[in-house]
This record gives sequence, structure tokens and C-alpha cells, in this order.
Amino acid sequence: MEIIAENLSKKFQRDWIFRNLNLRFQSPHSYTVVGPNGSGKSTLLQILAGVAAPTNGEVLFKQQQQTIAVEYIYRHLSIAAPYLELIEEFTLLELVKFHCKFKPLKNELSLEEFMDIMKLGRAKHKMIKHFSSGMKQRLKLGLAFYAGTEIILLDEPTSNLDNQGIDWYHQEIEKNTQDRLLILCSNQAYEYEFCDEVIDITSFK
Ligand SMILES: Nc1ncnc2c1ncn2[C@@H]1O[C@H](COP(=O)(O)OP(=O)(O)OP(=O)(O)O)[C@@H](O)[C@H]1O
Repeated sequence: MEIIAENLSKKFQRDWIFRNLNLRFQSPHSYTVVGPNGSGKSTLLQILAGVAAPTNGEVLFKQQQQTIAVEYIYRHLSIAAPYLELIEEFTLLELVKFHCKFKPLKNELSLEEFMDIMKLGRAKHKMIKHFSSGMKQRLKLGLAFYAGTEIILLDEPTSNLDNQGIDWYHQEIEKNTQDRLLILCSNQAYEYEFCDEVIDITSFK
């Protein structure tokens, strides 16, 4: 799987967030986009996910030389980000079942096994709105790691995680990303030091 950004530029009102960005992201590699607050990392990630449009340029998605149309790319990727909402009125079990209708769990994991991996087994019948922020973050990451998609996009992956949660994140990265395309947005070196390539978005101003 490959994501190719060609001459990508994004402007909000009169402000150019980035300009003429040319990048190639290939599996099975891992990439991190770094830059200070407000530099455009999340904006770029949303464009790479096909959920936001660039002002100029384009994003191409390729699988074994075949181009995948942007409207179908959601089938091939998982994304976990602070601005993506979970369905708060569902219990954990309801939410996982619902999610699996669209993106089945990889390796034929059972729902019970999956909830235990996220260390949320005891919260099976708890409503998501009663989850702590760290529990919600483990759930978002778990859904991204264990969907059988070729691409994983993570924005600020350890936000709200305690030290144990951060250790868990590193273990799950090790287990789940070796044969996939991983793109992270981060400002924290410990979140991305394992990545193959670090891209500084400020070089595209
Ligand atoms: N929908 C929008 N309308 C107008 N401006 C926006 C919009 N979304 C983002 N911006 C602006 O674009 C810039 C880049 O925002 P973005 O969230 O991509 O940065 P970031 O690097 O991810 O920041 P952070 O590290 O704080 O998460 C900011 O100045 C932000 O205010």
C-alpha cells in the first residue's frame, strides 16, 4: 500500500498551512509528522485519510500499482485521533460489535479477547460516556490496531495515557504495525522514536 502526496497545499481563509508538499508513504514503513502546535499536522493527516480536501494538489492511494479511489480508501485505513468521537451512548460491547460490522477484527480475534487486550474486559457493559479519558484512548488505539486494515493513522497517540498505557502502546505498536503502513502525528519523541522516517511539516511553509 502506498500514499502519494503530490504538490499538496492547504489554505484556511488567507493562511497557507503548508505548501507544495511532495511525499511518498509506503508499507511496511512508519512515518511521523512533527511540528509545533498549529503547524498543520492534523490537517495533513485528515487529507491523507481522505476526509479533508487539499486546496491544491492531490493524494493518490495505490495498492500493487492499482489506484484506489478516495471514496473507498476508508476501507483500507484505521484512524485514531483526539478529535474523532466515540459513540458515547453505546456500551463497550455494543460499540465494538458495531465497529466490527464495518471493520472486522484481524486474526479472527473474539470480542472478549479484543476487550482483554485493551485491558477493558471489566468495562464490557459500561457506557462509553462513563469511560475515563485514558480508557477512551486505549479503545481508540485498540480499534485502529486490531482492524484488519493496511494503513494505520494515529494523531497524538498517547494523549491521556498513563505510564502503563504508554508501555501498552509501545507493545501494541510492536505487535501490530510491522507489516502495515503507519503514519503518526506527534510532538513527543517517545511516541515515535521507532519510526523509519520523521517529516518536519514546517519545511513545507
Ligand atoms: N477548519 C478550520 N478552519 C480554519 N482554520 C483551521 C481549521 N482547522 C485547522 N485550522 C488551522 O490550521 C492550523 C493547523 O491546525 P492543525 O490542527 O492541523 O495543527 P497541528 O499541527 O495538528 O496542531 P496541534 O499540535 O496543536 O494538534 C491552525 O492554525 C488551525 O487553527
